[in-house]
Amino acid sequence: MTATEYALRTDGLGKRYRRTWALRDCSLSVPTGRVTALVGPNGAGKSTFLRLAVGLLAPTTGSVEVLGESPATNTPQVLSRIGFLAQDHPLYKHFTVAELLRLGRSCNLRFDQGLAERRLAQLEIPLDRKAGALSGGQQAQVALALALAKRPDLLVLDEPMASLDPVARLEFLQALMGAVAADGMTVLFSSHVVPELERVCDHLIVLNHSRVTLAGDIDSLVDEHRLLVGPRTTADLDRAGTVVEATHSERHTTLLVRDGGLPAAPGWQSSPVGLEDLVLAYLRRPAGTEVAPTARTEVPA
Ligand SMILES: Nc1ncnc2c1ncn2[C@@H]1O[C@H](COP(=O)(O)OP(=O)(O)OP(=O)(O)O)[C@@H](O)[C@H]1O
Repeated sequence: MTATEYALRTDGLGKRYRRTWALRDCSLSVPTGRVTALVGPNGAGKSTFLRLAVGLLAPTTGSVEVLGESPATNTPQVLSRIGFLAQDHPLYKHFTVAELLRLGRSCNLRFDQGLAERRLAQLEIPLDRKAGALSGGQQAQVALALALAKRPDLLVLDEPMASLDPVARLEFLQALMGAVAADGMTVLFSSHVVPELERVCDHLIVLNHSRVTLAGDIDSLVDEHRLLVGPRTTADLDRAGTVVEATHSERHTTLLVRDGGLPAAPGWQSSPVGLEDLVLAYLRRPAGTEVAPTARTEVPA
């Protein structure tokens, strides 16, 4: 991959807070011009990863490169190309929306005030209203309008929809996707909610227990995995690929496998797996278990 093909690249990236590793051995690339979802349970290390990516934290190990430079250099040139929306989209609650726009313009090299005003007018959010008097969904939209007005090349959002109801979530996602389609920027956002991701993302990173357990293009990842159902077994199976997860009922064994064909043993059937089931299987894996391909596969009991 060349420097222009990825917006963000990490190599052996790790962050430790005292004795707690929040992120370990993270080596991956986020492709340019795509929407990447960062998924993981509470405490998986998502915020840590995003804060390292925008230069708000310094790595304990390894390196991170954003748009060809280290975000830790904090030069105005790099920072003006990165938009960051922190968890719970913090705004100065005593400022009116108009004052927030003025602040955005004075702090950013290339701030498109007209763009922000047009977005807010479409959403019927009054400029003279104090941020603290807006609903949670409106505050999220104001924060998004401020971030988009920077016209960033990379927009990083930390659980932007966590506090929004389903209607506000949909409006937020539509606003985001509209902006991506218009500007072609790279978006990286963290989320707990897997079902929404397939509609809006083309790339996925799964973090669990402070480590990356799955990363890649969503279409390829879905294609590479299969659900195999056959007679109950805990024996080794030929051609079953790498078992990500095995579940057993009284009579059947169900395997979620990566890069695997049907086992040679009789009575097995193969079917595609949906993105949500795929992600959940990786999230259910215990800490310290790597998914490494093998030709002959032991089926966990
Ligand atoms: N400032 C800090 N000091 C000490 N430990 C921290 C600090 N920030 C995060 N951690 C720890 O690092 C780990 C990862 O936290 P992080 O906030 O990155 O997870 P997360 O995936 O964003 O979680 P959530 O979904 O709950 O926001 C957790 O164990 C957390 O307790």
